[in-house]
Amino acid sequence: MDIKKIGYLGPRATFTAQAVTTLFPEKESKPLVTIPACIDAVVNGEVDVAVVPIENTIEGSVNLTIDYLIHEQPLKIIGEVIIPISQHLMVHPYHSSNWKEIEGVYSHPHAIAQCHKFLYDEFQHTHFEYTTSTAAAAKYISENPHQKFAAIANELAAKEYGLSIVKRDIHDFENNHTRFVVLHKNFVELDHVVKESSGNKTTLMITLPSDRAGALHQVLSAFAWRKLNLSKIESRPMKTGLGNYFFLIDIEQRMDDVLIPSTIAELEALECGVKVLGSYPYFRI
Ligand SMILES: O=C(O)C(=O)C[C@]1(C(=O)O)C=C[C@@H](O)C=C1
Repeated sequence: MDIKKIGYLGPRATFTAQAVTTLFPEKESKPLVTIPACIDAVVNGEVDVAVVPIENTIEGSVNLTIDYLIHEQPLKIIGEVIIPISQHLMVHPYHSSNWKEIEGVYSHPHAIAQCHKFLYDEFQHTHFEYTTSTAAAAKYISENPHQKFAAIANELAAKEYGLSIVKRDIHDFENNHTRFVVLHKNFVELDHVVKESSGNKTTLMITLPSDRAGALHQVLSAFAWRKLNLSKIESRPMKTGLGNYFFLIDIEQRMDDVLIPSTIAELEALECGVKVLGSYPYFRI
């Protein structure tokens, strides 16, 4: 499948932009303001695919991505890229000598959450402002040099927006990675990527029959006795009433002719709803 244009959570120099250049270094890309805008841009044909964050080691799922895909625009996952995340504190060069006196910290909610301990220890009396991305925070700080504010963002953003990094690697846990998904209208093969894939996954959305004792146990058994290795299971609200949840399950292999189709048939026989969200290669950087 020929990808010409990629939409991503912008502005320039977000972590999502890094994910895009890692996987598609030579493709044209378009920064968009929010995750829903990236997904809508694929639906409207403005871009061929979107790359958006879906999960972080420290903070967990990016709920906006999951919910928008499930409830609003059912795009397919055609690939995944996992990149290391280093969060840095940066200020306008005017404030690099007195950065400890900053009065506000701007960043994406996920980035602020990844640095929670650091912020609690160092800036307990500072207020936090959420932005649409880490790079949006860096851009805001560069455009407001007289305010004593800092941004949490990556090295690329510091360069792009002319900020000084005053404290490096402020994320609370060392092993910090984010998974990004590549979304397309259809189930298509992701080819012409520069990296060798690290493996394959299939993602299913499963709903349980209501009020059935042991239903989740039965679902998991269907995978277990076929020795299908699951790399993730997560529940999210259906948004239809308290206690109504769906499950997202990642299987560590591609859709095949036998094992996954027979699991789906077994789950449907148990009156579960099953939807395939994608079967795709992943790339660990
Ligand atoms: O703000 C960015 O730079 C993003 O790409 C978004 C995002 C996220 O939503 O999790 C991506 C990676 C980091 O975990 C922090 C923020």
